[in-house]
Amino acid sequence: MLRTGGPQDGGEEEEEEEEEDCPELVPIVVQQQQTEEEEGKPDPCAKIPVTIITGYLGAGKTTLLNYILTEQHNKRIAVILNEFGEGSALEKSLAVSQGGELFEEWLELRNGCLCCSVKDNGLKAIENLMQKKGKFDYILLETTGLADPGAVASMFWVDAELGSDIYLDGIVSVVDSKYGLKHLMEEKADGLINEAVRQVALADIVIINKTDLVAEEELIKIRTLIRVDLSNVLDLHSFDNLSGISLQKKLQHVQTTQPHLDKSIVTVTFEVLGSATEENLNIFIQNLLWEKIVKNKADSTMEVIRLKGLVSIKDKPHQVIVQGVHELYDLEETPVRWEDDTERTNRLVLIGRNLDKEILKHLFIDTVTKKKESS
Ligand SMILES: Nc1nc2c(ncn2[C@@H]2O[C@H](COP(=O)(O)OP(=O)(O)OP(=O)(O)O)[C@@H](O)[C@H]2O)c(=O)[nH]1
Ligand SMILES: [Zn+2]
Repeated sequence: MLRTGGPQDGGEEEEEEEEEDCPELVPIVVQQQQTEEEEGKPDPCAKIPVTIITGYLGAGKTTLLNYILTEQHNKRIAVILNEFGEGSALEKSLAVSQGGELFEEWLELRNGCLCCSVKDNGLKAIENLMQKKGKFDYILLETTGLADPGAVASMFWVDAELGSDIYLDGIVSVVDSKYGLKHLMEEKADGLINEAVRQVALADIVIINKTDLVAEEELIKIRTLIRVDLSNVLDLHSFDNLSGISLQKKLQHVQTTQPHLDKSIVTVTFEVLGSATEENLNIFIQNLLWEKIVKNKADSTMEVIRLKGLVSIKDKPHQVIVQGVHELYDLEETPVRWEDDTERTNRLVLIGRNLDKEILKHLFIDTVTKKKESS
C-alpha cells in the first residue's frame, strides 16, 4: 500500500545507510573489519560466532537478516528466530524468505544456509544447532522486538565458561528512523525498562533504518538521541573489545539496574477461514491503524505497534503478506500459491496495547468476511 518492493529493496537501503551513517554513529567499524578478516581464514576448529540482531518491533531486523542471507553466498549461516510464542506458527512462515520464497523450520536454503526458527528461548535451539555444527559457520540470532538483548546475550557468556563452541561476536541493533524516536523517548511506568533504549544501549553497532521515510532533520534528531543513549547509559565503548569480561560487566550493570519488562504490550493472533476483498481488508486495517476507532471492552483504544499477517485476497491466486508498523502498512503478494480454495485462510498477528482477541477476530469477520459475501 504505502510502500512497494520486497525485502531485498529494504536490505539494499540498509546497507547504504550502514555505510553512510554508521561510522558517525558508533566507533565500531574497526572491530567489524577485524571480525571480517578473522572470518576470511577458514579454521575447522574455530568457534562459531553468533551475532544478535535486535531492535524494536518492526524496526527491520528480518529485512536485515534476509539481506545478509542473500548476500553471503559463500557462508553457511544458521538463523535462529527468537520469536513470540503465541504467534510462532505464523512468525515462522513469515520470518525468513529468500529469493521471494518462504522457508519454514529446518530447511536447507539454496545457498546453503540453515534456517532454524524457535519459539522458545534460544538455548535449546543453540544446543540443537551445535549438533549440526559441521553444517554452518555462522549463527544469526534475531530477537523479538520486545527482547532484552542482555538476557539473550548473557546465555553466551554463561555458556562460554562451560567451554562452549559458540561465542558472541556482537549485538547489532536496528532502529526505525520513523518511529525510533517515539520508542526511545517513551516514558515507562515506574520501574519498567524501555526496551528500545536497552537495545540501543547494548548494541555494538546501530543501524538506522528506513531513512527513506523521514526528512533529514528527523534523522539528525534520532542520530543525536542514539549517541546520547550510547554514551550516557553505560559507558559502553570505554571497555568495549567484545571480550567476555567486558560484555559481562555491561550485562551485570544493566540487569541490576533495570529488572522489569513491560507487560502492557500483548500479542494477539487469530485465524479466519476464507478470502477477503482487498477493499474490506484495507477498511479493517485502517480503522485500526489510522482511524483508531477500535476499542476494547474497557473502552480503551487498541494501539497496534506491529501487525503481520498472511491473508487470502479474493481472486488473487497467491498468498498475500500484510506488514504493519504503527500506522504504516502494506500488502505484498508472495510467490506462494494457494493450492486449492479449501485451504484459503487469513492469519493475523497483532502486537500492541489494549488488544482484545475476540473483538478483533469478530471485527475481522464482520468487516472482511461478511461484507465480502454481500458484495
Ligand atoms: N520504507 C521502508 N520500509 C522498510 C525498510 N526496511 C524494512 N521495512 C519494512 O518494515 C516492516 C518491518 O520490517 P521487518 O524486517 O519485518 O521488521 P522486524 O524488526 O523483523 O519486525 P519484528 O520481528 O516484527 O519486530 C516491513 O514492512 C518492511 O518491509 C526500509 O528501509 N524502508
Ligand atoms: Zn522480524
